[in-house]
Amino acid sequence: MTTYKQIFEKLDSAALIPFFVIGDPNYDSSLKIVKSALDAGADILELGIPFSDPIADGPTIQKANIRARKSGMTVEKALAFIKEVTSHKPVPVGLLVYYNLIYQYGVERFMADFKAAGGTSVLVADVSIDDSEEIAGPAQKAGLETVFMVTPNTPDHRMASIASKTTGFVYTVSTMGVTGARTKLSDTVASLVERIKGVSEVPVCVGFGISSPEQARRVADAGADGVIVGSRIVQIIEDNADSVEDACAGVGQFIADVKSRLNG
Ligand SMILES: O=P(O)(O)OC[C@@H](O)[C@@H](O)c1c[nH]c2ccccc12
Repeated sequence: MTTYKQIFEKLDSAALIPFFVIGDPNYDSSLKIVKSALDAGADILELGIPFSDPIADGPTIQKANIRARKSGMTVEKALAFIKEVTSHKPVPVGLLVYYNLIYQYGVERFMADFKAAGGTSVLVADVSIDDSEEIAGPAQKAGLETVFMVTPNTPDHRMASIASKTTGFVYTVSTMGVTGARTKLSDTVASLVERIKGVSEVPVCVGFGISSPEQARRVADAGADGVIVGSRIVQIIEDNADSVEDACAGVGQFIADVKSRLNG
């Protein structure tokens, strides 16, 4: 397994972390698309298991969840998918999941099976830090890293407590609201990263609303260790629904563009 720390230490710039809904638009196409992102230079993957009620997600990712579920994705198939990805390339995989799915599966069993598939960390979108033990305990027992979220309205004392429970990276939500591409990056990103860095040594990755190479670069310049891009990439998949080759090319080109802006 490759850990986040190994990646962050190796890179001169911020890590590029694309997000995909597993099985969007179907298992085989999704696998090809994710592989093309890796081949184009993605450093870490954030993969989401499709869910019927993704409450933290805006329309673009909601639609991806619907496509993937329609094609027959299940938790078991998602785990098989992760195993295929990590066998293609030893890349850290952070999972994005809603609690109901892992509760149904059995939390401890899920963590063990995700780890066996080559997984690195689990972020449960709808479990707050107050209930974090339900996740952190079983995750650490399975040998997984923990990722928790902070938002622009998280007070300092809470930020320190969130960071202390985090072993992987703090997921910094750049702006209030749901996931979705935005034309303007929130002005508060830099101060938010600075606030977390002030209370903890744990790596900081920023997501929500980052949709262009330029925005990614600004987040990196603000001191982030990683930049997470979801909806912008998921939109490329939707726009190329007729051709998986075009979707792979489009996603690969976007990843390469962001990478070169981060490096140059
Ligand atoms: O889509 P955006 O705005 O680029 O944001 C990243 C986001 O997609 C990804 O990290 C994510 C998808 N679903 C989530 C639910 C909660 C937290 C984070 C996520």
